[in-house]
Amino acid sequence: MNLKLNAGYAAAELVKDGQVLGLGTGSTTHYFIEKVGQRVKEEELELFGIPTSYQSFLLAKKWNIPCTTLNEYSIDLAVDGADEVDPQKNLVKGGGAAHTLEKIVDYSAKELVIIADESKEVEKLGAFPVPVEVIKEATQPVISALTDMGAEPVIRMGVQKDGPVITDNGNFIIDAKFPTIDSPVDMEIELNTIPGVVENGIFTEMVDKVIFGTKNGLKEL
Ligand SMILES: O=C[C@H](O)[C@H](O)[C@H](O)COP(=O)(O)O
Repeated sequence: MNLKLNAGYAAAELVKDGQVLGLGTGSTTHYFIEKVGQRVKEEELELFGIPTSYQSFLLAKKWNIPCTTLNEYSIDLAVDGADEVDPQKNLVKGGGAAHTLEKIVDYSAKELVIIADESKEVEKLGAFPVPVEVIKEATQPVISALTDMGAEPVIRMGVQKDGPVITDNGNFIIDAKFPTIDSPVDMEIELNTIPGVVENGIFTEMVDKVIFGTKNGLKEL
C-alpha cells in the first residue's frame, strides 16, 4: 500500500477549477501534483501552480500545469509535505532543502493542507533535526549560535554531489538536532534571529488540515 500516494491523491480531490495552487516539494507532493495533472487533462481544469522548488516546477511542467509566481497571483490552496507533524499541527520541514520557499508559499495561501504518511505523525517535534538554510559566509557563526542554543548542528552533505548541499536559493543547509523542542513557536522565531539564517524548517500556526495516509485508510487532523 502506497500511503504517500493515498494522501496525495486525496488532497488533489480538494482542488477546484480556476484555483491557484501552492505546489509543495517532496516524494508525497509528487503524487499530489501527478493527480492534479491527471485532473487537468481529464476534466480540462484551468489552474495555475506556484511551485516551491525546481523539483515541483519540473513536475508541474511535465503535467502541463501552468506555473506563475506569488508576485502575479495569490494562492487559494497550498498542499505540502512534512518531515514531522505534532498534534497542534506544527511541522518540521526541509528534508528536501526546500523549506524557505515552502514557508513563503504556505504562509501566504488562503488554505494550507499538509499530506504525509503516518510515520510523520509525532507527539513532539525534534527527532528530525531542524533544517536551517544559511548564507554560505555565515556558516560557522550560525553553527556556533546553534551550538550555544544546545543543538548539535551539521552541514548537510550532498548524496550525489561532493561537498555541501546547495539549495535552490544558492545557500547551505545546517541540520540542527536539539535535545528537545519545548515551544515550536518560540524556537521558530529564535532561529530566525541569528544573523545569516535565511529561514528555518519549523512551521507553526499556519496549517488548516493534515491528511495522513495510514495502513487503515486516511486520517485527518
Ligand atoms: O524540503 C522538503 C520539504 O519540506 C518536504 O515537503 C518534506 O521534506 C517532506 O518530504 P517527503 O514528502 O518526501 O517526505
